Formats: sequence, structure tokens, C-alpha cells
Amino acid sequence: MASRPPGTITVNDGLDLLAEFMGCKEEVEELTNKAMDGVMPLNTSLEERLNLINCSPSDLRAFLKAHPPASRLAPGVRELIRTLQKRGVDIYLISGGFREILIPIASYLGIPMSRVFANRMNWQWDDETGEPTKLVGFDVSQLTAHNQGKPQAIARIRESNPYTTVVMVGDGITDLEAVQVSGGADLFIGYGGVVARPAVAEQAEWYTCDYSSLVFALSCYKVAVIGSGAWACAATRMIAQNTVGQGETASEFADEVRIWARSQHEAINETGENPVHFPGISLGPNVRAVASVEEAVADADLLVFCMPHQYVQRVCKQLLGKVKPGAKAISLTKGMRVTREGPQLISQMVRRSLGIDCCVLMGANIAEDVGAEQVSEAVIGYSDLASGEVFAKLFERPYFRVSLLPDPMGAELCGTLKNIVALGAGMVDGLDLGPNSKAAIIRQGLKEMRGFAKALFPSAVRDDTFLESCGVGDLVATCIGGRNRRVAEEWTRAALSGSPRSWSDLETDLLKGQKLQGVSTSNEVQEVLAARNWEQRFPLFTTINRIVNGHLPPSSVLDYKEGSRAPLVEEEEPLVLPRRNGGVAHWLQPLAAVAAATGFGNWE
Ligand SMILES: NC(=O)C1=CN([C@@H]2O[C@H](COP(=O)(O)OP(=O)(O)OC[C@H]3O[C@@H](n4cnc5c(N)ncnc54)[C@H](O)[C@@H]3O)[C@@H](O)[C@H]2O)C=CC1
Ligand SMILES: O=C(CO)COP(=O)(O)O
Repeated sequence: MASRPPGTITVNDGLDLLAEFMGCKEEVEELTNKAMDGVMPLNTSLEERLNLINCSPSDLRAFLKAHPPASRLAPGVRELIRTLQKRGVDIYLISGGFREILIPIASYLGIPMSRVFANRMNWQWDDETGEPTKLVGFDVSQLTAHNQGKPQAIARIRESNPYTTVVMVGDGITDLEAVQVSGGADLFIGYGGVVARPAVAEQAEWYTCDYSSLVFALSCYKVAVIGSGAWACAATRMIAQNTVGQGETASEFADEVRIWARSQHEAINETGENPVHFPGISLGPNVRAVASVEEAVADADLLVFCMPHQYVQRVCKQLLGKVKPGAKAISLTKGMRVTREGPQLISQMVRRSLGIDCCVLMGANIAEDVGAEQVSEAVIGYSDLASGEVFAKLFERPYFRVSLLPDPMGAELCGTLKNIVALGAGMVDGLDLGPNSKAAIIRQGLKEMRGFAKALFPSAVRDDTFLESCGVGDLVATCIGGRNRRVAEEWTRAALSGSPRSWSDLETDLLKGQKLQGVSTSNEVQEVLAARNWEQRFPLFTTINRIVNGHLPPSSVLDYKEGSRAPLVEEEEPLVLPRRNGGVAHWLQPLAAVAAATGFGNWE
């Protein structure tokens, strides 16, 4: 399962310290080095080392007391392990050393005993006291007693844990073996901070003498934003504010934020802003735009999907096999796709096609207002809390308040469906009606948003979600100040004036390259309603869809009535309605022709 975090293996032996304690340091070190340099079989070296050490149980107790775990660890290893654990990475300890010496270390590092693979000492026992009396060798049946034991231990771990990536960290040849066998580790990091072994240094894919460099490199999530429209730019700006300067302080995020910009990458890199979609607002000195989406995601740990919904599938196909294993995604896109199997949310699409976890960020977030740092709220809908927490840190700003919500599907459907209701709100404005009528649309819209989301995912979607920023908050904001509202108002005015204009024409004219999501979403949702015979249960959605496609006049927007088919039945004859200026408009034919020409609802 690709969404599982990668496993990491680290090694700490401690046998040489016990030898020093027992007064045979040099001889034992020599035998350790022979095994670690690969010139003596591991089991022979272990046997000879134990013979030399020959400790009694009380020697062992005294040794453990004199050498508490903290004193036995190389500098930086605890911080490294803590950092990885915080990221949800499973840590194992695989060692040719002995459990008796290693268990206190494992518990100090928070590594469960079930994740310790090490050798066992064999003791002679006193029949009367039941106490161990004398060391008589070691258990040769343990995997770690032999060369190739470490890759075998990893293979065993992988059998019961479907990790995408396993990294081995160690200083000896037997550690390096972990990557040299199929089914072992994916990457070996050589450590030379205590003993530097040339053979290990030469063959390690990554070699370091300082664990703090690993803490730094491994703890820095690299962020890529996929999309460069208005909201993508506002989101990038927040992220960049949170990551700027972090590269120097070994903190959680890498300083640079990469943004995929199909066409404005040069302008973004030259001027620091997107002159087409988000003019006049600087994204941040640590933002770098790239023209290729593959380049944007290469090495990225956190992928922020923010593009008009109809393009996401094509981009996911392009990214197949290009995303770093273990990466996490978040979708800021509002929209859905309808396939033969039924509706598919954008986060589901990302999760299924790329095999990575995907949260969502939804809320009342008009891009320009967020760019101007006006207080805004959003929720992060998550299935995996650890991912949700990382993204909350990435986005949270004093002016951008993020809450975590364990209802990703409810949140995403809110963001998607409110775009349909916003079209209705725009029609109300185009009809020059006042707040009462708009409130009626908002109320009924919210009810249908909840009804639709719960009908699709009855056991997952929560009622409370609709009271969050992603629900009523976003609905109100978009019905007052969104692009869908604005274009629908102009579309209604044009229709009322007798010179109807197409949605795509108005989109080009008014949004200047930004994209309208509501019309295609209305068509997509209507496909679901029609396929499931739900049209009467969602009269506002259905009425808006009929208006959008020219089958009803915009003045019908308030004629929805639950349980009644009256406003929903398509008319046989064109409707003839009085025009506001006293003339007569033939609604059906010209608007149907306009709708056919829009192409909204077609996925790329
Ligand atoms: N603008 C806003 O205030 C907010 C938008 N959203 C949602 O975020 C998503 C992205 O919106 P924006 O960033 O505002 O984008 P936008 O509406 O400004 O559209 C421009 C974006 O579309 C991309 N694009 C245009 N043609 C394309 C093609 N053929 N293939 C691939 N990409 C293409 C452009 O490269 C650019 O990234 C949408 O789902 C929107 O509903 C969510 C909250 C606020
Ligand atoms: O989703 C939005 C605000 O949260 C923006 O909506 P519009 O696409 O209608 O502008």
C-alpha cells in the first residue's frame, strides 16, 4: 500500500563498549572491524568477541548502569529518530549486537521491542535460584547472527508491512548488504561518525559523518504547487511565507516552493508575481516557477493540487510514476468528475491514480482577499491525521485560520457544490432582486449540498461539516463575491437584454484566463442526479442546470419547489416571457444553442 510511510532502519551495536568495560577493547574492536569490513564471517566474529568479553550477569548489569542509553548514542541520532517518528516513519533497530545491550536503547528511542532485530546471548542457569550464572555463547538461529541476516530481517518486515520505501542506516558491510539483495532496503545511508569504513563510504548511495545533516535533509519537506491560477498563487504565497528562511534552521519545510506554471513561469521568476492570474501580488522570494509539471513534483514530499478541476485527470496521468514514494498530497481544487462508475472527487482521483494520501483544503477563500491578507478561514479535511497536521502547519498564517476536519469527502463536496448555488445567486443579482431572494437560494442551496453529499456518502459525511468554513462559510462568500456569481449575473443580464452571451465567451471576457467551475460542475452533478433518478430531490440544482443550458429562463431560478415537478419539466415549446424592458424574449432556443456551444462539462 503506497500510502504507508516509509520504514527506516538504524543500527547501534554497543558490543565494543561492553568490551571496553570488560577490559578487552582492542581485541574485540579488531574482530568487530573484521566482520564490518567483510573479511570475517559475522557469526565467527560474534563467537570470538563473546568469548573474549565473557561477562557475568552482574557485569552486564553494572555495564548497563554505568552506560545509560543517552551516553551510548552517537550525536544527533535521537533527534533524527524523533524527527522521523514525528513524520509517521516507522523505525526499526537491526543489529548484529545483543538484545541484552540494545533493549534499553530501543526503549529510550521509543522503538517498540517488536521492531528490534538483534542477537541473543545464551546463559547457563542455576537450577536452584533460576538466575543466569554464566555466558555460554549466543543463539545462532537469529537472522542477525549471520551475514545477509540484515536483508533477511528487512524482507521479513516487508512481508507484514507494505512499506513503499525502506532506508537502511548503518556503518558496516553487513548494513550495506541490506540494499544488495532483492527484497531488502531501497536505499543505504552510510554513517561514518564513529568508525569510517572506506568500503562502506564508497558503496553507500549517501554517506555522512554527522546525523544532524540527515535530520536536516530528511526533515525538510519539499513543497510543489501544481497550478498557477489565482487561488494557486494565493496559496503559494502563504506556503512561501511559512517556509522562507527555514532552509537555514533545519526546520520542517524546505525553503524553496516550486510552482508549476504552464505559461507564466518566466514572468513569475523574473517579476515574482503572476501577471496574468494574480497581478500586483508578490509570491515570495523563495518561489520558483517551472514549466514542466514533472520537474515541479520531482523530489517533492508535499504536493498541493490547485488547478481547474477539468485538467486534473490529465495532469495525474502525466505524473504517473513520477511522484516520490511516500509523498503526501492536498487538493485545493473545487470540482468533481463523473465516470461510468459514478462521481469521482478530485482527492479520490489523486489518491487512486498516484497511490498517495490526499487531504483537501476547502473554505471561504476568495483568492484576492487571501492575497491581501484579510482574515479567512479554511478546513483541512483528512483521512490521515498526520498528513492533515503537516498541511495545517504549511498553510496556517495569522490571517489564515485552519481547522482540521475528519470529513474530507464532506468538505470537498461542499467546495464543489457551492459553485452551482453561486450561479443561482448571480442570477438573482442579474434579475436585480434583493437579499431576501439571495438568502432563499443560499438556504435551499445549503440544504441540497448536504442532501447530495450525504446521499453519495451516507456513512462518511457529517452534518457539522456544513456549518464549517467549507460549508456555509464558502457558500456565503462565493454567493457574495465569487467569480461564478459574477459571470452568472452578467450572463443573466445579457439574456434579459435579448442579446444572450455564451458562458465561455463571458468567462474569457470577465475572468481573463481564470476558469469558471460552476457550469461544468452543474452539468456533472446533473448527470449523477439523472442517472440516479434524484432530480426531484434536488430541485434547485436541477432548476439551475436547466437555466444554465437554456431550457428555462433565468427568472425561474426561484421557482424551485421541493417535491414538485412543475418548474423542472422541460417545456415542449419555447417559453415566451415578458422582458424587463417591456419587450419579449424567446428563452429556450437561443439559450439552448448557446449552451451547446459552451462545451462546459467536457473533461480534458
Ligand atoms: N480563485 C479563487 O478565489 C478560488 C479558487 N478555488 C478553486 O481552485 C481551483 C483553481 O483555481 P485558480 O487557481 O483560481 O485557477 P484559475 O481559475 O485562475 O485558472 C487558471 C489556471 O488554469 C490553468 N489552466 C488553464 N488552462 C489549462 C489547461 N488547458 N490545462 C491545465 N491547466 C490549465 C492555468 O495554468 C492556471 O493555473 C479551482 O477548482 C477553483 O474552484 C478555490 C478557492 C478560491
Ligand atoms: O471558491 C471560491 C472561494 O472560496 C471562489 O469561488 P469562485 O470560483 O466562484 O470565485
